[in-house]
Amino acid sequence: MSIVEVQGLHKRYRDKVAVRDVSFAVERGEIFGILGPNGAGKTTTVECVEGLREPDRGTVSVLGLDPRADTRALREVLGVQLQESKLPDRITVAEALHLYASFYAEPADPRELLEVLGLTEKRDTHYRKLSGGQQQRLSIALALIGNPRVAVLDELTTGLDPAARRETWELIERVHDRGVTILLVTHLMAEAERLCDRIAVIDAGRVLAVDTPAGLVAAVNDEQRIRFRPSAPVTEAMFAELPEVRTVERTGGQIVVTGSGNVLHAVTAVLARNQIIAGELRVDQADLDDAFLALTGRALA
Ligand SMILES: Nc1ncnc2c1ncn2[C@@H]1O[C@H](COP(=O)(O)OP(=O)(O)OP(=O)(O)O)[C@@H](O)[C@H]1O
Repeated sequence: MSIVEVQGLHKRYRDKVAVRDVSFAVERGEIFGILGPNGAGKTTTVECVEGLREPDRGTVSVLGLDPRADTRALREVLGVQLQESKLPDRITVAEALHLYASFYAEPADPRELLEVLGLTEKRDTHYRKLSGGQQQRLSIALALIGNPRVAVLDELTTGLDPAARRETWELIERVHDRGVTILLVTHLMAEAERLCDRIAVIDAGRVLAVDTPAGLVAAVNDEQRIRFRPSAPVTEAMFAELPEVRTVERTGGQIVVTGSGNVLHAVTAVLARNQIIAGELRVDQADLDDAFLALTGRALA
């Protein structure tokens, strides 16, 4: 059984359709990403998973529970990190954790969570005195205090500087290593690529593809571009006959070869056989940005 199953989900706000026929399944132990631009319908989708919104059509199940009907049971298995969650200014880190722990039948040990999240030294600090990264870590701790089997993390690194963002990513990996299945909402390509086992690409309320990051890239473009400056003259014909090669171009002193599969190995083998050194060798491959562009017709800002 999948941990989270969303089938034919549809949600509109007045005359605005936010989510159109969205389906996906999150398997046990995955970090599953929902990737899309602002307004794509990501938050609406996970709010339906959390039972905070009622779908107009479609079904949602979390560990076999209906989020709208089984709210109590859902709270024990699903941890929610709300987008830009704000706490009272004067609550301390430890107080917030103990307060949230009191909502659950079998909460996690707050001390252990503080340790895992690197907040032990901040346990007596008021919420407003925490840095953005520390506040974010606390909100993750609060999502995990109920010992959930699944955690929903929505735009958790938005507004963080690059160092705090990387720290948060490491943290998510640590949480994941503890066996928590994670549903991660993001509009950041790098975040999805780094963390997610599989990604649902969503745009204008629709799921355009669900695959691993590598699978998404391979589906749109397997082409590689190799550039180098040969140490001795080469002819285009040397490469043109290789089955992996699609095009060979010469621009000034530089040779540019495009192709797929093991094209890099094929080209460097020819160069080695001719005792030519490839100076300034560079290989460009399609990445998730290219995949997103191909799927949606535009770049993710
Ligand atoms: N409560 C609401 N009332 C009316 N329209 C809404 C409401 N919430 C969201 N919308 C609209 O529905 C669409 C999807 O919004 P949603 O917040 O689900 O997208 P998102 O992908 O999470 O974007 P963001 O990252 O900006 O939160 C947007 O066009 C948004 O303006």
